[in-house]
Amino acid sequence: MSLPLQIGITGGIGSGKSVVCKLFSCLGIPVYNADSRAKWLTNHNPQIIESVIALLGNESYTREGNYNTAYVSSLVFNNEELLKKLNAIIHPVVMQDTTDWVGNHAGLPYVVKEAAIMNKAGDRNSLDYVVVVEAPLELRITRILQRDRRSEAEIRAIVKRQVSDEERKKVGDFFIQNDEESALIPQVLMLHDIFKTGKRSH
Ligand SMILES: CC(C)(COP(=O)(O)OP(=O)(O)OC[C@H]1O[C@@H](n2cnc3c(N)ncnc32)[C@H](O)[C@@H]1O)[C@@H](O)C(=O)NCCC(=O)NCCS
Ligand SMILES: Nc1ncnc2c1ncn2[C@@H]1O[C@H](COP(=O)(O)OP(=O)(O)OP(=O)(O)O)[C@@H](O)[C@H]1O
Repeated sequence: MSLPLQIGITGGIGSGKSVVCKLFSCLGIPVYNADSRAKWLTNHNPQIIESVIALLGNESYTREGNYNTAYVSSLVFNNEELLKKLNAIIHPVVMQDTTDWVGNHAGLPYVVKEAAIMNKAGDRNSLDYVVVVEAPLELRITRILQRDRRSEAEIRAIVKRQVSDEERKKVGDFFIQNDEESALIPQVLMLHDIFKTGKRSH
C-alpha cells in the first residue's frame, strides 16, 4: 500500500491552525499535532527527558515528573540559542514519531501534520505541500488573549520568536485566509478536493 500525501499546516500563534485542522479532521482526514505530540514525548521519552534536564536543569520537570512548560518557556522564549538547543533535542524524536504515524496510515490519499515551525516542503522533510494559515496580527493577539492566560506582552514576545509572516510566505504552497472576513470552510474544501486524489498536482 502506498503512503499518503503529507500535508503540513502551519501559521503563527493564533492564526487558526487548530481550527483548520479540526475541519480536515471532520472530513475524516487523520491529523498529527506536532506541538501536542512533542509535549507528550517530552513528558514520556526518556532520551528527551534526560537531555532537557541536562540543558535546562531539574526544574524543567515538576516533582510529579511533568514537563514544566511555564518554566521552560520563560527560559527559551527569551533566548534564541536555548530554543535552538531545545528544538534540536525534541525535533528528531518528533520527526521519527511522525514517520511512524504516517506509515500507519498507508492507503489513505492524504494526512495532515500541524506544526508551528515547518520547513519548506521537500526541504529536509517528507511533506508534499505546506499550507499556511494567515490572519492579521492584531486579530491573532485578540484571539490568544481570549484563549490563553497570557499577557499581550508575552504573546508579542512569542510572535517575535516565531518565523516572520514573510518567511512563512516562502514556505507555503497554499494559503488560507482566516481573517474572519473570508469564509473558512470553502477554502478547506477546495484544498480537500486537490489533496483527496492522493497525487501531487504541481
Ligand atoms: C516552549 C514550550 C515549553 C512552551 O509550552 P507552552 O505550553 O507554554 O506553549 P505552547 O506549546 O502552546 O506554545 C506557545 C506558542 O509558541 C509556539 N511554539 C512552541 N514551540 C515553538 C518553537 N520551538 N519555536 C517557535 N514557536 C514555538 C506554539 O506553536 C504556540 O504558538 C513548548 O512549546 C516546547 O517545549 N517547545 C519546544 C518543542 C517544539 O519545538 N515544539 C514544536 C513542535 S515540534
Ligand atoms: N475564524 C475564526 N473565527 C472565530 N474564532 C476563531 C477563528 N479562527 C480561530 N479562532 C479562535 O482563535 C483562537 C486561536 O485559534 P487556534 O487555536 O486554531 O490557533 P493556532 O494557530 O492553532 O494557535 P497556536 O499557535 O497557539 O496553537 C482559538 O480560540 C480559536 O477558537
